[in-house]
Amino acid sequence: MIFILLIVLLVFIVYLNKNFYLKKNNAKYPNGPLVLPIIGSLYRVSFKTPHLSFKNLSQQYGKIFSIKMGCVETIVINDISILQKTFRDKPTIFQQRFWLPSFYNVGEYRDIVFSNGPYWREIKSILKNSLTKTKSRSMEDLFNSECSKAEQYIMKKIKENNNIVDMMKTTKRLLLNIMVKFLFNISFEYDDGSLSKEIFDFVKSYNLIFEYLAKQPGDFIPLLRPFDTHDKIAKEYSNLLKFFTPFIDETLKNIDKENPKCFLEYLLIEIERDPNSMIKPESIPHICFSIIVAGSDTTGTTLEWMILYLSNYPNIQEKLHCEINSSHHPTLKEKKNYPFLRAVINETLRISPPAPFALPHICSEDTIVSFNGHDYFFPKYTQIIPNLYGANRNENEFDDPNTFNPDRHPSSTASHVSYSSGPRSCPGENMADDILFVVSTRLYKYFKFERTTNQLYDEYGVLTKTLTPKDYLSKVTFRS
Ligand code: HEM
Repeated sequence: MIFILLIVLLVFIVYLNKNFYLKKNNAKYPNGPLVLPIIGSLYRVSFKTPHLSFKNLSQQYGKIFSIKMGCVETIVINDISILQKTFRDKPTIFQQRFWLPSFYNVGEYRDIVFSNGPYWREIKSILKNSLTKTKSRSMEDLFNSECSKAEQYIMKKIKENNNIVDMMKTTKRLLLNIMVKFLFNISFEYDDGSLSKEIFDFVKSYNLIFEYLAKQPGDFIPLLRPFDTHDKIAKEYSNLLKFFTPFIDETLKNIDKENPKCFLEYLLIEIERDPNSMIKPESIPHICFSIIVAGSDTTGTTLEWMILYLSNYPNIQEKLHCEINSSHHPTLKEKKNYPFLRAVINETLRISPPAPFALPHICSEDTIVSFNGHDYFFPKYTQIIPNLYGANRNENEFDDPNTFNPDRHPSSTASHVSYSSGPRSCPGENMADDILFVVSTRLYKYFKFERTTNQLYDEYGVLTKTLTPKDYLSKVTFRS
């Protein structure tokens, strides 16, 4: 009897392992680890560091491999060229978001990040238009004024705390302020302003939502759905939306239709102008939330990583300081005159992409992806994970990929895919690059950042909402 059961189980396991038999024309379903009943190949994925698991699996199974995550058929892409070719050459097939059941609780698919179809196209195009290069450039004043507030805060902390400053907290706050100003034209003070409690509650709910989202076993294993806590996500999310209500009301009252001063005014004008618009007033808080989430933590984390690497490698920090330390302050128009700063930004984004595996896409039709003489079969409804971390650290593409080395970027071409690729790629890329440029030209001109210990700061980080450094403090000195 046991023998028969074992045979049945074995047959079942072979049946589950698509890579043994699934083909279309001559294209083969990508290889991957053994699939077990119920859990699939989840036994090969660390939930704390999935990006590292994917990277290790790609060394075993190739740049494109398959992995069944519980009940979800998944293909992971771990190479810059394959990723760009796949997402750009077949834009319509790969542009939809893969929906895990828990995603609905954040935005009800009315935001930008998780929505799909014509609604997503409409809102993404409005955001992109409001962020065209020229408009983003006109935000230079906004970035400079928020940055000068951050500098005053750093100076205050230098005096109060004997030069020891929590730069992680400071950059988080700076980016939250920039994004709120961009969305609502509202500015926050750093210390004890009347809005501090609201911001504190907002950040608390926002962190909790992401903690809960990471712990929904039913997303992958339907048998475990009773252990999901969607109600907690929904409750925190509705708390969080309250943060936006006063700003939205204020903007509605003072809207200047001829001369929109912030994204929300621009959005309201666009909706009113188009009688067929699919965006309803109830969707506005969801849209605002997704832009804040997508824009602030990613860009803030990149600044945190940059300070960490430049504290670990003081020679690189000095070389950067020399490039930007002139009496004339660099402006965005002069970006190309600062190749080393751009190389430092690109290298930081390459080695520590804030969104290490972006967000899942879905393959919406059976299709074949050809690369380097191999044809890979991507079946309809497969989840597609772009492993940006693995692609950016690919040994075949970069010498010594785990070492922070800005000199590897000799030209202005960005050699990383940290903003992903194709129609679903980051619409905030230019804005983020401009913020990183403006903030860095100021921080590394006026301040010197050092470690508070003799040991190098940890360069692996932890995965929370983004791939972020482990907490560190900085010794900050004002360069007179
Ligand atoms: C260093 C900074 C940033 C990085 C590394 C980054 C990276 C990314 C990545 C990897 C995605 C997912 C792409 C995909 O699914 O394939 C994304 C999506 C997105 N990002 Fe960014 N981002 C950054 C800054 C920003 C900023 C400043 C904004 C604000 C305007 C923004 C707005 C968005 C939005 C709205 C999406 C969703 C796009 C969609 O689903 O179609 N991001 N970003």
